[in-house]
Amino acid sequence: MCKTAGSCQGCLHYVFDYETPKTLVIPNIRVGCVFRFTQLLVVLYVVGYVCVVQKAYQDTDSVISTVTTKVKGFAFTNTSDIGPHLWDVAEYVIPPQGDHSFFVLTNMVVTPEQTQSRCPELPNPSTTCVDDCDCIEGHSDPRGNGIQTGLCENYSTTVKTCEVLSWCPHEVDTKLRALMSAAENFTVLIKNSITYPKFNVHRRNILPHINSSYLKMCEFNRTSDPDCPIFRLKHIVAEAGEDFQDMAVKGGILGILIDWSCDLDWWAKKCFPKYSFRRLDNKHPVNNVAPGYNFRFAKYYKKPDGEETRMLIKAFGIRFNVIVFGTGGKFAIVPTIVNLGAALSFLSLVSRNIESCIQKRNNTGNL
Ligand SMILES: Nc1ncnc2c1ncn2[C@@H]1O[C@H](COP(=O)(O)OP(=O)(O)OP(=O)(O)O)[C@@H](O)[C@H]1O
Repeated sequence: MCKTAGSCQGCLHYVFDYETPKTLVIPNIRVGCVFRFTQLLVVLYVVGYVCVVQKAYQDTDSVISTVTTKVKGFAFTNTSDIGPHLWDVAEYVIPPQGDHSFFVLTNMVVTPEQTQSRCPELPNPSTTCVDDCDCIEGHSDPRGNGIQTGLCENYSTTVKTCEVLSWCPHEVDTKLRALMSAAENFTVLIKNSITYPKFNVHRRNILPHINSSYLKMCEFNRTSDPDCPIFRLKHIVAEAGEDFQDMAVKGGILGILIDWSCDLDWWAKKCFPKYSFRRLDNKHPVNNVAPGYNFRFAKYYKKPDGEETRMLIKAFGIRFNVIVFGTGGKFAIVPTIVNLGAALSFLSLVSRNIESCIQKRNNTGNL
């Protein structure tokens, strides 16, 4: 009975007793210096890192963006396959409609005058044969050129291969050199519009001071003309640390990065895009197997006798990917209060920690 009454009283004290911290004045220069120094560190952290670097007083939003591109320039080639040929944008940009990713043809293997017929396969260990028994009618190898007819035919005077039903003659891509070396002087206009929906802020990379006559003659240069949205391809590749002619042979993927990280507060500087360039299909320095980027397409036409003929093009080139990213930040009261509260609690922690240190030292001294 007594026990229960005692514990009830204990509970009442626990709930209703008022507690207040006791202020302790320690007249000690060393302790005072440590206290002020730690306070200074906390203030520097809050002002320097939290406010200036992290801008923790801001609310943030991610960028939403749209990109269109337009390439211009001409190249002239004179090869045994297609003879003298002038290339303009309608031919070397594939597909012609430029969005955030566009491909510029820099090299090709052309196989003209292909018709649907029967011809011997290109020689390799799986296609060479001695007689018809080595070839299976109806068999097709995805790595080959067509469907076997079951016959073994002369590929050359010394080699026999299985005959296939396919587009003949077959493509031979052995020696490659950058055919369209003039592509390095092509230029690309990048139009990029962005929005920060939370703040209802809209911007574009064609800045307000740019007019049409300036756009007709400008070219991006990091130091002399950083606002111009027209880029020379050679310049892009060079800034990515690559050699254009080298990359043009086998192709590759290049990233055009547009950084729209912006401080949208009125006292901050204006919000401009920052361009940078990097190769995205990283070359392996030692094991450089299957390098670059290529694909095939064909141009179809009919001969006067009505036979369907095509020119097969194995296209090598550089695909440019425009990647837009960034975060916008603007002053907001909620993150400001939250971070200010955290900073103040840090300051109170400093004095508490010093107090408990001193108490521990005193206790050990007493012992
Ligand atoms: N790749 C590029 N290199 C250099 N200038 C370019 C390029 N693309 C566009 N321009 C120029 O930038 C300006 C704006 O291009 P936009 O495509 O909006 O207009 P356009 O009149 O349809 O261009 P155009 O008919 O000359 O292709 C034009 O003066 C255009 O000639």
